[in-house]
Formats: sequence, structure tokens, C-alpha cells
Amino acid sequence: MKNVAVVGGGLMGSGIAEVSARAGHDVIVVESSDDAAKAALGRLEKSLVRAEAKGKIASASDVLGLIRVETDLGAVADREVVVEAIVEDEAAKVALFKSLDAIVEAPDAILASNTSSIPIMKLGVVTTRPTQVIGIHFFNPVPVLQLVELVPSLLTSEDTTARSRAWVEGSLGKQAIDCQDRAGFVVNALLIPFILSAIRMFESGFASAEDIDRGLVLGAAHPQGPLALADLIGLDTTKAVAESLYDEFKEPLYAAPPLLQRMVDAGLLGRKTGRGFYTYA
Ligand SMILES: CC(=O)CC(=O)SCCNC(=O)CCNC(=O)[C@H](O)C(C)(C)COP(=O)(O)OP(=O)(O)OC[C@H]1O[C@@H](n2cnc3c(N)ncnc32)[C@H](O)[C@@H]1OP(=O)(O)O
Ligand SMILES: NC(=O)C1=CN([C@@H]2O[C@H](COP(=O)(O)OP(=O)(O)OC[C@H]3O[C@@H](n4cnc5c(N)ncnc54)[C@H](O)[C@@H]3O)[C@@H](O)[C@H]2O)C=CC1
Repeated sequence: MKNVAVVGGGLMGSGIAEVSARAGHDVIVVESSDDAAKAALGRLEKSLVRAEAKGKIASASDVLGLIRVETDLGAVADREVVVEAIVEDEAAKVALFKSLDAIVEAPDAILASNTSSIPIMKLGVVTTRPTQVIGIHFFNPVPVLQLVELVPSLLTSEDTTARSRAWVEGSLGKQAIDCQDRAGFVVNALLIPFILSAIRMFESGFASAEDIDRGLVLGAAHPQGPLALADLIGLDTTKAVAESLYDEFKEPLYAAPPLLQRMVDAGLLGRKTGRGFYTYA
């Protein structure tokens, strides 16, 4: 699969577009407005310039030359693989998969979602080709982290799973794990309750954000603490993933704590808005 579309060019979509172009693929990114398209292009340029400065790629402009950012979803019609990376909102994703089903022409094209937590079946069944719908879940930051979770639904064909694996491992150089189609898959089903516990600890006044994070960095060798990680993921996404998990399993450990809800209400979404548990320049 050499021609790829990524729908949603935010934090994750721009990373997926970057690693695809770095693997030599022809990439179309679709964004929802001109301003969002400009922001996506800015993220791509910044990341590729950094990769070039670090000697990881020969030329940022050559890689950028493989990527087109569009605002018309019709641009994805000729793609072999489409990776959806829009906001973590089931209704928005359902609407998008219905549109993709009508637009994408290749009869064997793969329609993938990068969702963090929404069961893939909910997206597959709204299309006429659920055998070709699969979760291909990358991790943040995409150019750095090796893992991809492969999440076939009960209706996904073995051929779709095999071609998805060949693409992420063979072409993109990532490492895949296989997951059942349950909210949160493997990593977020474990990681999100850990982050929510850290938020509850901070909310209760038990320890400062800095001490909670330093504790996990220095005492458990995590690359960053859970509150800094929530700021990296985005508090809106963290809350949405918690809600999907709670909806599926009804376990209190998945319930979003009030502080997380209030921070999202306030627009304190972490790095993306400049303020979450920490402030960013
Ligand atoms: C919510 C979901 O559905 C699933 C998820 O993704 S959950 C989130 C999973 N992600 C994690 O757990 C991230 C944990 N944190 C980390 O791995 C690290 O803290 C980090 C990579 C984010 C930053 O690492 P750091 O050592 O503090 O910073 P820094 O020195 O700037 O970066 C380390 C390397 O990563 C690269 N890097 C960091 N951020 C990057 C980015 N956004 N894009 C590209 N490269 C990046 C740097 O260039 C640097 O590369 P070199 O070693 O080759 O120089
Ligand atoms: N943030 C993270 O650490 C991770 C997020 N994910 C998942 O990836 C997806 C995207 O997350 P982020 O990139 O963090 O979000 P984000 O908010 O940074 O980006 C979402 C982008 O989608 C665009 N968009 C929204 N609706 C659209 C539409 N209908 N058509 C085209 N573009 C549209 C927005 O303009 C925005 O740029 C979510 O499903 C999330 O759960 C997966 C792994 C890690």
C-alpha cells in the first residue's frame, strides 16, 4: 500500500502522515477547515525540520513534497488505505466512516481508525464493507514510539488484518500487537486508569503534581510522569477515552474525576492549549 490518506491532521494525524511520507508513501491529509489545514502543515514542517536537523532524514522538503493537505474529503477517493485520526467522538467518527464508505473507490481499500478507545465494530457496521474496517492505533509521539495496536472487529477479514500488519511493520517499521475489540484495547485499558488515579491523588491534595510526576520518573523509570503525560495526550482526549472505558466496563476506576472534567470545561487541555497540569510557553 503506497498511497495513503490521513483524515484529521492534529497531533496524531500529522505524526501518522509524517511516518508514512518518511516511508516513501504518497500521502493526503484531510482537515476540516483552511485554518486547521494550515496548522497541520505547520506541525508537519516543524517536525520534519527537526528530524532533518537531527540527521534522521536527508531532506525535510523532499518528505514534505510527498504530502498534500486538503480540505475536501473527496480527495481520498483513490487511496488504498485511509487512516481516520479526527477527534475522539463516536458520533463524529460514525459520520466520517459513512462518508468514507461512499467516497473511497478501491474495492479492497482499508478503512482504519486511530481511535484510542472506541470499539471498531461501531465504525465497521455503519459501512457496507465492515470486513475492511480495522483499528490501527499509533502512539504519541508517532515518530518516536514503536507500538501500533492492531484491532480487528468480529467482522474484519483476515486479509485486512494481514495487509494492515504488513503495512505498519513492513513499510512503516513499527511493531504491532494484536488486540481484541474492547474499549481501550490493551494499552489504554491499563494506562488511562493509572493516569486517572494520579489525577485523583493530585485532586485530593495528597501530593503536588511535580512530586507525583517526579515519583514515577525517578522511582519507576517512566519517561515522564502521569500528569505530564495527560498534558501530552490532551485532557480532552484523556477524558473521552475514560468515558469510552467507563461506558464499556462500568468500573469506577475508569470514571473521569471531577477535576479532569472541570479542566476540560475550562479549555485547559494540556500542551495543545498551553495549560493543563503544567503551563507551557
Ligand atoms: C492516548 C492514546 O490513545 C495512546 C497514547 O499514545 S498514550 C501516550 C503514549 N506516549 C507516552 O507514553 C510518551 C511517554 N513519554 C516519552 O516517551 C518521552 O517523554 C517523550 C518522547 C515524549 C519526550 O522525551 P524527552 O526525552 O523528554 O524529550 P526529548 O529529549 O525532547 O525527546 C527524546 C527524543 O524524542 C524525539 N521527540 C520528542 N518529541 C517528539 C515529537 N513530538 N515528534 C518527533 N520526535 C520527538 C526527540 O527529537 C528526541 O530524539 P533523539 O533522542 O533522537 O534526540
Ligand atoms: N493524543 C494522543 O495522545 C492520542 C490520540 N489518539 C487518537 O487519535 C485521534 C486524534 O487525536 P489527536 O490527534 O490527539 O486530536 P487533535 O485534536 O490534535 O486532532 C484532531 C484533528 O482532527 C480534525 N478534524 C476534526 N473533525 C474532522 C473531520 N470531520 N474531518 C477532517 N478533520 C477533522 C481537527 O481539526 C483536528 O486537527 C483521536 O481518536 C484520539 O483518541 C490515538 C493515540 C494517541
